[in-house]
Amino acid sequence: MEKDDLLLPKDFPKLKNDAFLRACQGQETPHVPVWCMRQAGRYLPEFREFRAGKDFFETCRSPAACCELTLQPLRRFPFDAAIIFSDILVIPQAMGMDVQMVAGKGPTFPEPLKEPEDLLLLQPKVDVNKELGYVFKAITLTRHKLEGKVPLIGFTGAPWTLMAYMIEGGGSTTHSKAKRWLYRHPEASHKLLKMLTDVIVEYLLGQVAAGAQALQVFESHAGCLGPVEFQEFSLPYLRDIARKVKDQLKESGQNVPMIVFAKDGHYGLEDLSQSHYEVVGLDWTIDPCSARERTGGKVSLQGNMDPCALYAPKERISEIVKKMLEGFGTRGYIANLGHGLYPDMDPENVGAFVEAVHTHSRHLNHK
Ligand SMILES: Cc1c2[nH]c(c1CCC(=O)O)Cc1[nH]c(c(CCC(=O)O)c1C)Cc1[nH]c(c(CCC(=O)O)c1C)Cc1[nH]c(c(C)c1CCC(=O)O)C2
Repeated sequence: MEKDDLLLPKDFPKLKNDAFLRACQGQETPHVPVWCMRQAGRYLPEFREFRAGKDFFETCRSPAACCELTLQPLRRFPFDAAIIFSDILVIPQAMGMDVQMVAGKGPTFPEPLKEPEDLLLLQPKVDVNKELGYVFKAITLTRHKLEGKVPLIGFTGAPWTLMAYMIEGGGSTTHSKAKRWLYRHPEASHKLLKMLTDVIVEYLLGQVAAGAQALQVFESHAGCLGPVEFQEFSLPYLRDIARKVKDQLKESGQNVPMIVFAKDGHYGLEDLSQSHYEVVGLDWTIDPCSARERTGGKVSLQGNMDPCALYAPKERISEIVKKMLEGFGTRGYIANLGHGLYPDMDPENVGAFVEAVHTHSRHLNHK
């Protein structure tokens, strides 16, 4: 056994930069904190080199590899938070489904769920420590190795997004197979969403016990639902997750900020701002000022520069960031992209984005 495997989730190094955690709680910060979705990813040559020839989910199962990949972007850029390298699809795996990462195609389930009877094939009670303990170990190790530089974010996929993958068997433009279940098998859909919610709650609590200092819930497929379906099949479960996680944490006197990111779900913005999450993440299709108005100062906001703006020259990135900061204001705000970084993006421009957030927000704070 390696020495690192013996690290326990206690005696973590003291946190040096708490700007991200303070912004989650709506408190003042010297600068606007910034991180990027998919900051550990293929746009970094060192990431491609490290991942070369290794299976994606094997990598996810190695705490040392996850730790290294999480730390890579922080060696280059002064991000204000780290997000643990893992994937949302480890949950369907823990429930007994086979998931492969196929190069050029993305995640693939050889045997997706087809009909409600298939729910019987899923593990009815998942022991998260046994099935997902490797993620917890990765979090504990990374929290130690971060040396208190910035806080560590844990994450999960939301029930509807995971359900969509489990039925589609991979990426999809229409999500028509998964949506077919919502219209044709609403009861079985709720049963599956409930099963996922139960695992997710335990999984997030395990991440906090292991050392996660904030939690993000990715509802990446909110956009293919309409407002009515969102109200029935997404929102109640998102609320349940936050409420249950918070209730449990409160019992042990802990307070860990939670972020909900429902991509393309702007119709749900008012509801999302009243769903027990401290932070609502936004994609780039919402204007900062109207997002503030619609959430009425109830929550902190995170987002939302179009990732493709990183293809612009650095001066233009700086202007776009300045406008975004003026729109959101510098309080209760975490700068990020409206979705993840793409593999062909130039790391230098990511650096320019981070620098522009820090510089312009310090300036705005002193006006
Ligand atoms: C939908 C989703 C997935 N995974 C995730 C989501 C939700 C966020 C979103 O909406 O994008 C979440 C995720 N996946 C990954 C992270 C790590 C942390 C980080 O953001 O840096 C996070 C937070 C690593 C990863 N997960 C994946 C990569 C790239 C593949 C690789 O490293 O080989 C990374 C860095 C693979 C993955 N995993 C998934 C997809 C669609 C892909 C891309 C497949 C492709 O483009 O070929 C499922």
